[in-house]
Amino acid sequence: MSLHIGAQKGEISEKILLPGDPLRAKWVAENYLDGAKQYNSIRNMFGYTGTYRGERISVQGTGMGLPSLSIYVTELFNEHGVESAIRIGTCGAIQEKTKVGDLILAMTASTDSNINRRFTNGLDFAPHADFGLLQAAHEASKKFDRVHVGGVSSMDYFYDETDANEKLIKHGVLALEMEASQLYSIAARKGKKALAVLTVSDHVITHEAMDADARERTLNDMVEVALAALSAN
Ligand SMILES: O=P(O)(O)O[C@H]1O[C@H](CO)[C@@H](O)[C@H]1O
Ligand SMILES: O=c1cc[nH]c(=O)[nH]1
Repeated sequence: MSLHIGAQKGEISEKILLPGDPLRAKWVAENYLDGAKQYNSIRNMFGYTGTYRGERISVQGTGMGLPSLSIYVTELFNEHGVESAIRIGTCGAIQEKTKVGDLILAMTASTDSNINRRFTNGLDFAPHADFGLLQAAHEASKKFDRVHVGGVSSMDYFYDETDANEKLIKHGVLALEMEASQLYSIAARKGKKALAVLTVSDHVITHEAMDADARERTLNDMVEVALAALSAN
């Protein structure tokens, strides 16, 4: 058991899915994992382990924002033996070509947060996905029409009132979310594998948003791709 995760030794698989929303963790456990057992309810940040096609897989909520994710991911890597972690999250598109309902495989995750510079003495570090997980996710996503592989940016602000988006659009960043950069950075420091598979839930520039049907269908696609990538690695 660690400070924020009430699992006993061995209760968490070395392969894990990481949604921001703890209720998405519950939904994944109920719909994708056989024999899922809940191992965490501290702060209602639910975590479960079950089997997917015969293999043990866990799913753990991480909360919103880089600091919250960093707490859960650090404990999972340091104290619960996790080796491969895939974030399954929503994001807001910022390019014309990224549409609501699309899937994004985040090859890199920039950030406006200062959180990494504490570890690098101010140097820039380029947080990136594990190539094996990315390749497997790309393979698994080929059956879906609208998939992008590229950079996202993990932002401190959800309601950003600055001109940051314009600069990110110019650099080809596909979408905004709030955690992947920290997942990739912690994984790099600890020699673990990480990836973020994201569903575009809204468009930050056009304000288009997903309806309930689309949300369910595309969240299913995202989970299917992430589970296939975890199984292959
Ligand atoms: O859907 P999740 O995984 O929570 O991810 C996105 O949604 C939240 C904001 O609404 C942030 O956590 C952002 O990264
Ligand atoms: O962080 C996020 C997540 C979804 N949509 C956004 O605009 N931002």
